[in-house]
Amino acid sequence: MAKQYDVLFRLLLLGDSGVGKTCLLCRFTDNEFHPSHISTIGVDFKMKTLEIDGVKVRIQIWDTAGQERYQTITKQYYRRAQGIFLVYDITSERSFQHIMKWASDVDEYFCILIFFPEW
Ligand SMILES: Nc1nc2c(ncn2[C@@H]2O[C@H](COP(=O)(O)OP(=O)(O)OP(=O)(O)O)[C@@H](O)[C@H]2O)c(=O)[nH]1
Repeated sequence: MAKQYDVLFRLLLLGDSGVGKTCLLCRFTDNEFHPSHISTIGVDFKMKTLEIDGVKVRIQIWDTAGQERYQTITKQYYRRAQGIFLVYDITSERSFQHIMKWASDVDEYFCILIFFPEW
């Protein structure tokens, strides 16, 4: 059976509950939008394979719960990620201010941050 991809990247979505992490992921992987907010429990993931300059790149994106109560679970995924998106709601200043908190949590585990400016 032919190999389905050449390289694999594991990326993580972090940010407050309700900022739109799951929606962002659904749009990217399935080009769908679901208006209801069903809070992620723990961690979920979706994958997408892109072909870039003849290289099949599989992107595995982990969607974490923004709710505080799941943070013991979600922090376990920080180390395994090769990139992290810090997501905020452009209509919520509070969620933007919390980006600093998310970044400092990540800082303990991870050295490169990908800052996601707006959606
Ligand atoms: N207006 C608008 N609403 C959006 C957009 N993206 C997401 N939403 C709404 O924001 C709400 C929360 O979206 P989710 O993607 O479930 O949020 P989340 O960050 O995954 O939340 P948790 O799983 O609790 O961490 C939903 O009601 C969405 O419909 C957007 O681009 N525009």
